Amino acid sequence: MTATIIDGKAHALALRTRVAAQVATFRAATGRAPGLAVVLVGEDPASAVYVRNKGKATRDAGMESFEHRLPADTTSDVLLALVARLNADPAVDGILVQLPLPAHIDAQAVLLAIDPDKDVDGFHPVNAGRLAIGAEGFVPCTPLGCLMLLQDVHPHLAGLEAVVVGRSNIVGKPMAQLLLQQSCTVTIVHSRTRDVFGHTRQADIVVAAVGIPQFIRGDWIKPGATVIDVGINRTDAGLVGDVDFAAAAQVAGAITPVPGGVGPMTIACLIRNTYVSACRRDGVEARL
Ligand SMILES: NC(=O)C1=CN([C@@H]2O[C@H](COP(=O)(O)OP(=O)(O)OC[C@H]3O[C@@H](n4cnc5c(N)ncnc54)[C@H](OP(=O)(O)O)[C@@H]3O)[C@@H](O)[C@H]2O)C=CC1
Ligand SMILES: Nc1nc(=O)c2c([nH]1)NC[C@@H]1CN(c3ccc(C(=O)N[C@@H](CCC(=O)O)C(=O)O)cc3)C=[N+]21
Repeated sequence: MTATIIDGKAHALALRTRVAAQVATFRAATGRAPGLAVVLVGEDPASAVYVRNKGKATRDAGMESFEHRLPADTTSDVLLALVARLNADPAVDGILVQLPLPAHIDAQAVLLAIDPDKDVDGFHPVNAGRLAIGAEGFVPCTPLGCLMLLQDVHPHLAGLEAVVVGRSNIVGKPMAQLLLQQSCTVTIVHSRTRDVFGHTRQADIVVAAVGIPQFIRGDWIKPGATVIDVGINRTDAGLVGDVDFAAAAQVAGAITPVPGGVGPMTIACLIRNTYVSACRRDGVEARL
């Protein structure tokens, strides 16, 4: 069997185009553009590329991008003061503080300082809690993008066996919450799991968010299963995912590539969340 390749780039472009059309309507109705503030501390080259791409995607959607670049030795107090200013700025609908932050800054304290109703990353504990109880909030962009790709393959997710590999607060845990909300039977495996492939081999859906290049082998996948590869690993061989793509594509029913899979969806979902935030803040209905 050869898997269908899930074209994340095309899905992301379609979502961004839909959002851009709705942003035009929003601007006509309210007389203002939705705004996203992105904060980058330090000069990590990969982070700088992401921030640039986010800014471009924001402007392409007809929204305003406010970019704040701070030196690597910025203190927590200075960063918290900037967050407070962005919380109070009516032109800002979404705030994203690019992670990772330098080690001398308490990242949790910074995430906690962001107004949950501007937290388009969905990283604030209030939004994690809202997701856990099924209340309206912001869902982290990467798992939300993964869910959208999955729903395209499986219009009915209910009852499917899903295994999420990884339990981080920004990918694995919210991914598991979303799949549970869709009535999948969800298993989370992690570095202390005794038999990772014993679990993945049973799964209709495998979401890999491990951070180890090509960790998931072809024979860990059940024939016909759907594989979502969240991994972004820079190696000598270039950008690779957490799945051995060539081998898994021989077994899976559908699989996301890296690059061109989940990554572009993350940015599209950030644009979506920012539009939704602007609608909520102005009391107009979000249409997507
Ligand atoms: N495409 C995108 O938009 C994004 C991609 N990423 C990428 O996704 C990947 C995961 O990111 P993130 O969740 O932040 O990473 P973390 O490092 O925070 O989490 C990795 C998880 O994998 C688990 N793990 C590590 N080793 C093993 C093992 N041998 N067997 C089973 N589980 C293991 C860890 O377990 P434990 O908890 O026990 O340590 C942990 O839960 C990375 O490659 C990252 O670059 C991340 C964000 C966005
Ligand atoms: N506050 C915060 N929010 C984030 O959402 C966040 C973050 N910090 N820190 C870093 C991670 C990582 N992340 C990616 C976004 C897009 C691609 C992406 O577009 N990837 C392209 C390839 C890009 C390339 O070539 O590097 C692709 O997979 O096709 C990847 C990874 C968001 N993150």
